[in-house]
Amino acid sequence: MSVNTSDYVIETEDLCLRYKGKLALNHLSLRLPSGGIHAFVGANGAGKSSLFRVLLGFEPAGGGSARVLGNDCATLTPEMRGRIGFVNEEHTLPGWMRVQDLMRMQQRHYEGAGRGAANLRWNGERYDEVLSHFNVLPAQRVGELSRGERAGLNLALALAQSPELLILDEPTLGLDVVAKRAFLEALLQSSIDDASTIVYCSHQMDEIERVADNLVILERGSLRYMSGPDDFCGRVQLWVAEFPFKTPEVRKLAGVLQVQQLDGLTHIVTFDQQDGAAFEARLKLLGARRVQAMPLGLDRAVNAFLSHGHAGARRAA
Ligand SMILES: Nc1ncnc2c1ncn2[C@@H]1O[C@H](COP(=O)(O)OP(=O)(O)OP(=O)(O)O)[C@@H](O)[C@H]1O
Repeated sequence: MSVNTSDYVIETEDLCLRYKGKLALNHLSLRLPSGGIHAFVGANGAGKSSLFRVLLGFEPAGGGSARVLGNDCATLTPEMRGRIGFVNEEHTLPGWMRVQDLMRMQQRHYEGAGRGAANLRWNGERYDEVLSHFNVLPAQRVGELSRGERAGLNLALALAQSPELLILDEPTLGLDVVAKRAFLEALLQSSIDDASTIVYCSHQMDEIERVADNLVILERGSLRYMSGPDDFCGRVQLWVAEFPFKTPEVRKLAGVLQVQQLDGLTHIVTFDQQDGAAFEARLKLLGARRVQAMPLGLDRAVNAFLSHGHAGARRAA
């Protein structure tokens, strides 16, 4: 049996993936420590799902390396795969099967595999607990379930595998607020109780703000930023300035991510503007009558960060 020698649950080095001339992963180097909930964000097409496909061994890397739980993703054995749970937005489960039969089939698979592999263990209590948040009857066919119920079943099946690593690709897409809350609670509980590492991608910052320990921002297939969400928000700041005459060109000032005109005021979002007093003085020198600094929530902070990248890409094109 292979031994996990890495301290990182996921480790990529110069990872590339190309689809018909399109670079989905661009020399991506990333190290995720084990434990906690890691949220991946990025614009559409940033490479989040592509990365997950390589990590799960569904797609071979076009260059560089990718390791998961200390093992090369290109050569994952069934036992290694059994240590990784995966939930995607489509919740692809066999529609013709009854919920109870699907559960028993998965349980048998895990208990059977567990005879040869001490790491695999079916957690029936967790399955019941997660599914209790959703109105699913054991005798129902999977195809009859609502989208949210299917998401709950998929999560219950994934968490009952007690995976060391759980990868979720936009799992809450289309869920109502109640189902979403139940889903996130189950995730948090599993991260605490099972010490699972959860890797999660979403465009919904309110969820990430609630559950994530680590924020990973991808941009055009590369790692753009990684830290705790609070640290990230602490580095992004909003400045509201009133320019009584013509608004000067502030976009080019160092650290400026985004400039917007709202209700006659200039909203400037900056990143890593260490010397706030100097920045304020600069704005005043440029003609600002009043300047006010304020913190930003994760949603607006990430939005400004990503739109800065978009603008840079457009300029480069
Ligand atoms: N099968 C494919 N064939 C060709 N191009 C692909 C394929 N799958 C993905 N791509 C391209 O690779 C890039 C990365 O796609 P990916 O699905 O990984 O992005 P994403 O970050 O998950 O996006 P989203 O947030 O929109 O789901 C995109 O430019 C996409 O068009």
